[in-house]
Amino acid sequence: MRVAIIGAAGRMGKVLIEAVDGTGGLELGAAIVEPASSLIGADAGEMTGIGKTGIKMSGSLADVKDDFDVLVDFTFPDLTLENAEFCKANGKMIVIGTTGLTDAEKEQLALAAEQAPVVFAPNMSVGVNVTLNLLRTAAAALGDDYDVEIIEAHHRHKKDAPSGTALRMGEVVADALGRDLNECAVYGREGFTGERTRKEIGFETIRAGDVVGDHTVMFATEGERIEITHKASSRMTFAKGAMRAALWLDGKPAGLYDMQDVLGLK
Ligand SMILES: NC(=O)C1=CN([C@@H]2O[C@H](COP(=O)(O)OP(=O)(O)OC[C@H]3O[C@@H](n4cnc5c(N)ncnc54)[C@H](OP(=O)(O)O)[C@@H]3O)[C@@H](O)[C@H]2O)C=CC1
Ligand SMILES: O=C(O)C1=N[C@H](C(=O)O)C[C@H](O)C1
Repeated sequence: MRVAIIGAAGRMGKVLIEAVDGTGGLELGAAIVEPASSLIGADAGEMTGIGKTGIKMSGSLADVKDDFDVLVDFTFPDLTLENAEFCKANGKMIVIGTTGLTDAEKEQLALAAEQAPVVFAPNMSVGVNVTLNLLRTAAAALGDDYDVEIIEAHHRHKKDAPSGTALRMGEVVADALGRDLNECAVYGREGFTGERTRKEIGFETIRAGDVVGDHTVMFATEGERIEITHKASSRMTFAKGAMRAALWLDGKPAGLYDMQDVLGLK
């Protein structure tokens, strides 16, 4: 299967190129960078440090249309939606790791997925996806007696908050507790907030240095608390998950899938 990486010069893009190189059954077909990038024409492998791949970086997805079967997209919401439309129109599969999409943008993506096979997940690591199942079990067993707080930390360059993973964790916990996250989420408290309401789910965000991605969900009541934590120490964990998703998509009908589908965790 030939893979195209868009956002190839980004933090994830570079690691994704390395991951394609190390995955049997996948080969790099194209690498796309920002249209004004000085890297256009440079070898994708040489940019990442894995050596010459023979794939020259392009500034346009349309220009490499015939060079790939599956697009891997870890970029930003507007571009991801454009790319999903492109994949729909051109019979391509797409793996999407981009976070920060609004509900309306997610609906737009779901529409595109009616005509293209799409894996869309805010976190492609096996560890986080197993953690989601642990959270579902913990929340269902602990019930409303335990306050839920979600704390996440990421590097100083991250643009969206809370992280897509933190929000997904909140959705899973809310669902297990019979709540709607849109109604019970409280983001970054400040000032004279009054006492905590029993059913709120709080989110706290840290942005600092080079943190790859830490997530903790705290369940606390009188007398005890449980903290379930996942810490990513390398972006390669996300990239390997994206490769699994690309291989898994081969031959799948159009539809919107997530990493729980890919990993058989549903
Ligand atoms: N699902 C998961 O497992 C994970 C998801 N993510 C998500 O992935 C996304 C990207 O993260 P990260 O790699 O850190 O971000 P970066 O900003 O490092 O990467 C995005 C890249 O896209 C490039 N770009 C901008 N416009 C275009 C264009 N038109 N065509 C091609 N490339 C373009 C940017 O170039 P320039 O900088 O020159 O504008 C940049 O290099 C985020 O939403 C993040 O939350 C991250 C890690 C794991
Ligand atoms: O931007 C990042 O870096 C990450 N983003 C994802 C998110 O928003 O959840 C996943 C990971 O934690 C790294």
